[in-house]
Parts: sequence; structure tokens; C-alpha cells
Amino acid sequence: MSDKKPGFFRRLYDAMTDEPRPAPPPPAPPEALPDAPLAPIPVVPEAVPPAPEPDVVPAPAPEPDELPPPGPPETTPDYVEDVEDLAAARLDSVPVIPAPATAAAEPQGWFQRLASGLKRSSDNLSTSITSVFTKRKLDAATLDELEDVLIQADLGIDTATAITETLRRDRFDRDVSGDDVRNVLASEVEKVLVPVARPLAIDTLHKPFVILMIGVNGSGKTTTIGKLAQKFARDGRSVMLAAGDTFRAAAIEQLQVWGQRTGAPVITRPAGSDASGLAFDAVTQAKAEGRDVLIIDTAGRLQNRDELMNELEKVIRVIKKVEPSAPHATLLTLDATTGQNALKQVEIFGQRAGVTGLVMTKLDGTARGGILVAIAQKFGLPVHFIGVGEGVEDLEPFEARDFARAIAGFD
Ligand SMILES: Nc1nc2c(ncn2[C@@H]2O[C@H](COP(=O)(O)OP(=O)(O)OP(=O)(O)O)[C@@H](O)[C@H]2O)c(=O)[nH]1
Repeated sequence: MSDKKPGFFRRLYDAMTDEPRPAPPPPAPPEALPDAPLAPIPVVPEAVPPAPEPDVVPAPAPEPDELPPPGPPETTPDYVEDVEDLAAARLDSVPVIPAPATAAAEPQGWFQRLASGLKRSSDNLSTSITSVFTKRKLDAATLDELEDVLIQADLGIDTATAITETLRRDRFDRDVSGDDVRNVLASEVEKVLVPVARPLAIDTLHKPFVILMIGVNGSGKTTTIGKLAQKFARDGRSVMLAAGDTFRAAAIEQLQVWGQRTGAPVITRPAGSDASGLAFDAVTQAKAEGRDVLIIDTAGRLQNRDELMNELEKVIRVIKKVEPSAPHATLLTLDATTGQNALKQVEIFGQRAGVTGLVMTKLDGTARGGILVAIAQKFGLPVHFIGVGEGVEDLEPFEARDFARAIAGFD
């Protein structure tokens, strides 16, 4: 960093935290790429409509008597909430671009879906960048303003600084257009994302390969399980699902519907049953049947609810009693709309449950997609998939370049 006066958000952040910013951990060692996808099998011949179907599955909102409400936890550090509030206030002043219609007349490619899903994030950024770079030579004040814009877009301090420092080095005192800035933005974001964009490798030596799906309430665990089951079934793998969200009857039914669609048997117990007992039975049965993949759902829990996190630890201990190497992947689903709170979720779930990879959902219709960059920068955890809608085709493996270009607003 130079000795320039930092921008407002940078100063605010620095004033509110005296925690040193940890260097991101080195990326995990490379894994073998997954097997090449096999030709689709006729397990699910019909097109799968967006899930859940309202007439079959009730809306998956948590039941107030049984679960804490979804949303940010009470333990969010003050500085995060303050920065988030200020950022939200600024972002709210930007015109809202409606979320893209899900039923397009022509089927879109993945990049188009990603770009239109991220349109609110990229439009907010582009609008703010354009307003900073109107007929100006690049000077220190402009760079400060740009840094604030990038921090407000949830990209994180380190990425914001990298972008402004690149511009300072290469373009200081020269005319710079919004497009120039967006190009630097795309390239710096891609640099951050390349090490974390790693496919979920299914190690066929494990039968079953056990995937544990965890996250806060409503973050998209069950829907993601359904989408993954569909992908695995298409790849010719035999999949079993375990309805480990035993808190909510609706979650059990929701998973059963996905099981019917994908041809995967679903292990269930009555609502209110012990989740670790169900996990034990599911691993035992999947082993006995020689299944390729077992995906275990869990109840949504806020990361600051200690007793619920204890329960999650117990589920993992019990799984290990049947298969010591399992779970082979512990995937944390993150709802992109929660913004800065997602950082806390990664930290605490990582400590308590040994998260091995991330799935970020709901990148469609949020202006806060930049948070994925801050998470990648801070934790270096693999990001396996991203979701930009409720339909089965709206979850795809995470690609650094596509995401970087989409968030910078390139088509
Ligand atoms: N727009 C959008 N909605 C999504 C996406 N992923 C999931 N959803 C929706 O988010 C809502 C919650 O998803 P669930 O899969 O039930 O979430 P969950 O984490 O299992 O919820 P709990 O069991 O309550 O913890 C559902 O209405 C999903 O259809 C996504 O990528 N985009």
C-alpha cells in the first residue's frame, strides 16, 4: 500500500477492526479431475421443472417453533454489521434491476444464465464505476473512490486494493474509462478465483463417497442435493440420499420428491428423529448396497447456535463410526444474498465441521455476488458449484473466468 489517504470504507474498516487480516491459506492440494461425464442415462427422461413443486412440497420456510429464523446471526462482529449496513444503504440507492425471468423462450447457455443471474451485482458495479470515472484523469482521489465502490460491492479489501494498485501502477495520471477499469476488475477477480475453482472429485475408491451438506437455514442445501443427485445420476452413478434434516417434515418430503425425480432411494426417519442415528443407518445401508454416492442432508442451523453445532459434530462422529474416512466431502452451502455474514459462516462451519468445499447459491437476483471473491481471498477453500436459480439446470461447476467476466459485466 502506498501512503495515500485511504477511502472512506477502507478507513471505516480499519477503524473498526484491529484484527490482522490473515493471509489466505494455501489452496488445498490438487485432486484428480472427476471422471469424464458419461452420456446421460434415461433415469430421469423428463425435463425437471424448478424445485420444489408447490403442490407436492410446502414452501421450505423454517417452522418458527422448531428452528431459529434464517438470516444473519447475532454473533456477527460489530464492524461487519456496520460496514454491511452502510454498504446496503449505498447499494439500496442504486436502481433495482429485476431478476431475470426463469422461463426463457429459448434455452440459454450456462454463461448467459450466469451473466443474467449476476446482472444486479455487475450493474451495480458498472454504474458505480462509471460514475467515478467521468471525464477524469486517474488521480489519488479517484482511486480512493474506486476502492470504496469495490469494498461496498463486497469484493473484500484485498481484492479492492489489488485492483486500485494495478490501476495506480499502470494508468496513473492518464485517461481511464469505465471499460478499462472493468477489464482490470475482471482480471484481478479471476486471479483470486482460479485457485479455488475446483471440481468436486468423486473418489471411486470410496463406496459410497459420502457427501455431507451443511449450512444455515434456507441456504439451499436440499435443493442443491437434488440438483447434484440429478447430475450424478446422469453420469451413471448410483446415488442414495439421506433426509438428515429431521427437524422439518417438509424437508424430508422435499428430498423424497428429488429422490423420485432422480431415481435415488431416500433414507428417512419420522420428523423429530435423531439426525445422527439416521446418518448411521444411511451410511450402513449405502455401504451394504455398494452405492457410488451417498448425500446426507442436515437441518439448517445458524453458526452461533452452539447446541446445534454440537449436534452437527455428533452427526460427523457417528458417520465415522461406520466409515472412518467419511464424510469424504463436507459441503457448505452459502446463500449469496446474506452478503458479509457468509464470511462468518465459512469461518465457524469450517472450525466445527471441517468444511472441504463450498457451494454458493442464489447468485441470481442479488447485488452481493462479490462476496464470493472475498470468501475465496480469505479462506482459499474450493468452490465446487454455484447456483443461479431454482431449476436443476441452474447449478453448475464453478469457473473462475466465467464468474469474473460476468461480475465485471462482460457478455
Ligand atoms: N433464486 C434461487 N433460489 C434458490 C437457489 N437455490 C435454492 N433456492 C431456493 O431457496 C429456498 C431454500 O432452499 P432449500 O434447498 O430448501 O434450503 P435448505 O438449506 O435445505 O433449507 P433448510 O432445510 O430450511 O435449512 C428454496 O425456495 C429454493 O428453491 C438459487 O440458486 N437461486
